[in-house]
Amino acid sequence: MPHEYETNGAAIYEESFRTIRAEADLNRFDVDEEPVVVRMIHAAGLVGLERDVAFSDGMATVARAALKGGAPILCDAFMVAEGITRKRLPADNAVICTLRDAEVPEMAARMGNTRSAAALELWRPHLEGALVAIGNAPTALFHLLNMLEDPACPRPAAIIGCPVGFVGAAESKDALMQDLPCPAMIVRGRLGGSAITVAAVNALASRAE
Ligand SMILES: C/C1=C2N=C(/C=C3N=C(/C(C)=C4\N[C@@](C)([C@@H]5N=C1[C@](C)(CCC(=O)O)[C@H]5CC(=O)O)[C@@](C)(CC(=O)O)[C@@H]4CCC(=O)O)[C@@](C)(CC(=O)O)[C@@H]\3CCC(=O)O)C(C)(C)[C@@H]/2CCC(=O)O
Repeated sequence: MPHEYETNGAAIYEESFRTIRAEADLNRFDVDEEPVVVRMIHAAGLVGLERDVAFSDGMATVARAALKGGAPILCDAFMVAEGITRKRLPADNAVICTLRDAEVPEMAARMGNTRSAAALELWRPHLEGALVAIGNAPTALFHLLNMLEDPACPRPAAIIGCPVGFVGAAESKDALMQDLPCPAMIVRGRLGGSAITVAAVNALASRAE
């Protein structure tokens, strides 16, 4: 007997979002934040994630406005950059990941840091008013915070800080919310990752669902 299953993509999404809204506790999020958290839960398959999501005041509103105004999206990993649905972007926004630029391995060796962190040095010309999406590398988030300690460093409009893992992830996100060099959003602790981060970007780029 062939297996029977839902084959309509729109129906699958609708049922998923209905399930999430029925099961997750989303009351503390405002209208700009709630669809972002729903999509992050959807990407992770994890109701309960909402407990660890923190937005600084107005972050989602600022990030949406930046995207509408044409802000580039700066990504730490290609997994993040590739996941962004181009047709959702409101202003044909540039999506930039410098991780594989030819000079990055040599820069990393010189800096004594990871390639993920070194690649951010190449963001400087694009950083002013950008939406930053860090979904993989804790060292990238730490390095960005160190860059932004210099008042002469251009300021992004907003930062999605969701690096994942066991070494530096929780600490880099706590440091982001403490420094708060611009509006920011995180998932506290070890949780994070490219899929969750992409989901946040895609939700910020779209109308409410
Ligand atoms: C220590 C690193 C961690 N990577 C994690 C998880 C995942 N990384 C994947 C892949 C394919 C990539 N990770 C790199 C970014 C690579 N990962 C690292 C680094 C060694 C250091 C980063 C850091 O600690 O901040 C980093 C290399 C570097 O020098 O910067 C990647 C560039 C490695 C490579 O392929 O060259 C690559 C990124 C590819 C891209 O551009 O998209 C995984 C898919 C794991 C795998 O391949 O098995 C996975 C994806 C997770 C996600 O959702 O994004 C951690 C867990 C973040 C870990 C850091 C913390 C820890 O606890 O270990």
